[in-house]
Amino acid sequence: MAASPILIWGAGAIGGTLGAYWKRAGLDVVLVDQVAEHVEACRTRGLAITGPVEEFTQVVPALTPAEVRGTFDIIVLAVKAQATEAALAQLKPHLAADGYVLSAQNGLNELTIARAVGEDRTMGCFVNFGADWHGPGEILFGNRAAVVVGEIDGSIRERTRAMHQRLAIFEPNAVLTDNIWGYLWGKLAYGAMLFATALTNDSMSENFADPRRTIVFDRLGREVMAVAKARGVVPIGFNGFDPEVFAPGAPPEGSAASIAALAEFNRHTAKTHSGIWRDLAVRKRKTEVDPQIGVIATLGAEVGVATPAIAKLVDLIHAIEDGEKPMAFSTFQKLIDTCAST
Ligand SMILES: NC(=O)C1=CN([C@@H]2O[C@H](COP(=O)(O)OP(=O)(O)OC[C@H]3O[C@@H](n4cnc5c(N)ncnc54)[C@H](OP(=O)(O)O)[C@@H]3O)[C@@H](O)[C@H]2O)C=CC1
Ligand SMILES: CC(C)(CO)C(=O)C(=O)O
Repeated sequence: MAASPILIWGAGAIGGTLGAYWKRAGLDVVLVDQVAEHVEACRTRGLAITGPVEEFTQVVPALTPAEVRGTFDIIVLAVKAQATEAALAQLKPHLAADGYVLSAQNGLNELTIARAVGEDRTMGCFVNFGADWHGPGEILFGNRAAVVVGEIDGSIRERTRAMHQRLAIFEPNAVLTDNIWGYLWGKLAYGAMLFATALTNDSMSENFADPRRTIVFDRLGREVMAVAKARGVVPIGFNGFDPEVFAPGAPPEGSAASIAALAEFNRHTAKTHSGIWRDLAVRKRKTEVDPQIGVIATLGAEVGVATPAIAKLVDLIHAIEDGEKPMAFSTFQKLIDTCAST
């Protein structure tokens, strides 16, 4: 057990769910969030976790960033990727000299965190469970899924094992890995597909099950895996996503089976749409597209791998964010056209 409370910086869908489970299990946890009404709800009437996995309400100590005092051994970062740098600037003075930040986010945030606080004060994490923030003190926990922890240098230390045990309180099948980058790149490939599902209002499962869209999911998976392989990453699969079938030269039957498995996996969640869709359709705000997906094109260019489908997808998401294109199949069709012609 850490000597100081664990801070969870960003107490929305992911951070809030984790915090409620940890607090219920007796861990010393403090949530930090910039939404003052949410902070007030969590520390007074409690954080209500709803949905098919489990329903309970848990009071959790919570602060706004301005209220945080002192230093902490463990800070779990769970803001959207585009908020990472600003959150790091706020939390850095509160991180103990021998403490660390754990990224419970999508994308390669560990690179940004390591630049800000140092490689040794950064721990990697991959989360694939589904949750939605519904309002102050209200989170839908839609489905259980993979949770993985590992050091960014591949070592396994006492602190990594201790964090793995904490994560197992939340997800009994949590994995301790020496290849966290393999999981993070796998999620980047799946994440690119999730961005494509957000081009329409159809559910994730409906998207993956539509044969007209298979060409897009196949191409996105292959582009990300080609970049990963060229960068020496050995990607790892999870929850229906099989990286090997998207590897350069792999036959189409394998990727079709993995896309069907993703349709099946997502048929069983109360979180029917991705967080990206929720940002666009419900929250009406910008998505994580640049730090999460745009970065793949940049990393691909560095190793000579072209990523035309990724580039088109980024453009289409920007067009929706800017109100220039609808969330509709006509927008998805533009990506199909790019994949068919390149
Ligand atoms: N939701 C899901 O099912 C999954 C999400 N992820 C990933 O997890 C990460 C977190 O996503 P999610 O939990 O859904 O996001 P949410 O928007 O639900 O939660 C993030 C919270 O952090 C707050 N916040 C933003 N900046 C700061 C700051 N500087 N200091 C304190 N609080 C801040 C946000 O406030 P505000 O709303 O005002 O910005 C919000 O309340 C993302 O990278 C996402 O892609 C991964 C797997 C599944
Ligand atoms: C769909 C999900 C929950 C992964 O399973 C996700 O990562 C997201 O909503 O962005």
